[in-house]
Amino acid sequence: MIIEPKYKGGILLTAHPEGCKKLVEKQIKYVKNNKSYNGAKKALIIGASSGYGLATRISLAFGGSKTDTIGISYENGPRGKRTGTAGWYNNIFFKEAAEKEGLKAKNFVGDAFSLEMKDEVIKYIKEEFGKVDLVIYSLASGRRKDPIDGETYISALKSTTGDIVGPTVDLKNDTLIQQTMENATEEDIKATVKVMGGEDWELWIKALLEADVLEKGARTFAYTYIGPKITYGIYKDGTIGAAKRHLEKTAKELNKILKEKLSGEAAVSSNKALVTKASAYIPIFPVYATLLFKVMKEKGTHEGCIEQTHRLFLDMIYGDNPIIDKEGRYRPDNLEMEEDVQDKVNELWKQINENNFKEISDYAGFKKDFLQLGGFEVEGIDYSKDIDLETYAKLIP
Ligand SMILES: NC(=O)c1ccc[n+]([C@@H]2O[C@H](COP(=O)([O-])OP(=O)(O)OC[C@H]3O[C@@H](n4cnc5c(N)ncnc54)[C@H](O)[C@@H]3O)[C@@H](O)[C@H]2O)c1
Repeated sequence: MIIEPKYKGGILLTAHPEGCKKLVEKQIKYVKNNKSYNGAKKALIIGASSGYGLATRISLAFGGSKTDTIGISYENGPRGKRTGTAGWYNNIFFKEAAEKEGLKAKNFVGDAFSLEMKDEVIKYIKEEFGKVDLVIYSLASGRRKDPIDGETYISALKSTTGDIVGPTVDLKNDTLIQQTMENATEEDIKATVKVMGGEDWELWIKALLEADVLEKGARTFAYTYIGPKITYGIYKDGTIGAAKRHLEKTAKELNKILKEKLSGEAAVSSNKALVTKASAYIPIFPVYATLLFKVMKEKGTHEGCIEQTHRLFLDMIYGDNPIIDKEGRYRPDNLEMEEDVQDKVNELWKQINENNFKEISDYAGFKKDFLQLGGFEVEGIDYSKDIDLETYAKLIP
């Protein structure tokens, strides 16, 4: 079958296995050609199949530490005419490359929020993998079934300060349109905190501690976004911001526990705004990203997932130059937050309209990143070639 990108709003519905493979290889090549660090021996990455989680796994395994990894994700393989998700293929190709170098790379595909998944992973660590010295929490999800009360919570990307009208990109028609981010109800806020807050991270760390599968000195990090003032309405002061505040509170609590029990550490890392499956879906956010990319590319400070994540581990988590703010958050987003960068973004934000957005923003770069989430627009791939999905369906992640 010929696989083409199909998308609805900010969601990509198809994935190209050969393109995904090439992009995983590209990330591996980037870290191999970069400076290395002495990092974790054995890591568990929750949300490992795309975006920041995948970049984390690649940096750890191929960036000099030769870390054995367990990756958890929620993805689908090809079935009938459905191509399967990009993360499904990323899992397969990461594992293939890691095993070629003699590393352990185990994939668990299923619901990380469930108690069953926690039990399965712990059993595997005990019986085959060995104690873990790093746990990364990089989940982004729209829903969560709470394993304790059995209720399913649906997160909402809404404002808490009244309806917000702003520009966004229509990726299908390559136009700039106006979008409204609605004001949240109390229910929306509660549900978003349930899904994207720290509750599940805490359940994971407590379960791992109780099962005695964390190494002495074990560290855990969860990813967050803070962003500049211009995005506060849609992010920091929105439902997602409420969830991230809960995540930060959880980090402080987990830090106390890990310090006391294992001389370990728990913290959040505030990462740069990038195009991922999760962020492309946030209303209005894409326009901020297109302007940010333009300014950072011109300044020469733009980073993608792998560059940002590798720097986080190399310089900060396992390096001598950590940037940690007064709240104890790691700040690899320092380059995004530079004053001159934000001044220019603000200036462009005032000017942007449907006639000039392709010139004054990096819309082309943003769209390419978006299509590459599904393995499209990758150099060297012949997209007119027939892909036999049956062959890919036989591969086990
Ligand atoms: N993209 C950005 O601009 C940005 C910036 C800063 C921080 N972050 C944060 O980084 C983290 C990761 O986000 P991302 O942007 O890399 O998103 P992503 O969509 O690329 O990755 C999300 C991961 O979570 C997994 N997942 C989702 N639901 C699951 C479930 N029920 N069980 C198991 N796995 C599940 C997916 O399979 C995938 O591996 C999030 O906390 C996000 O807020 C993102």
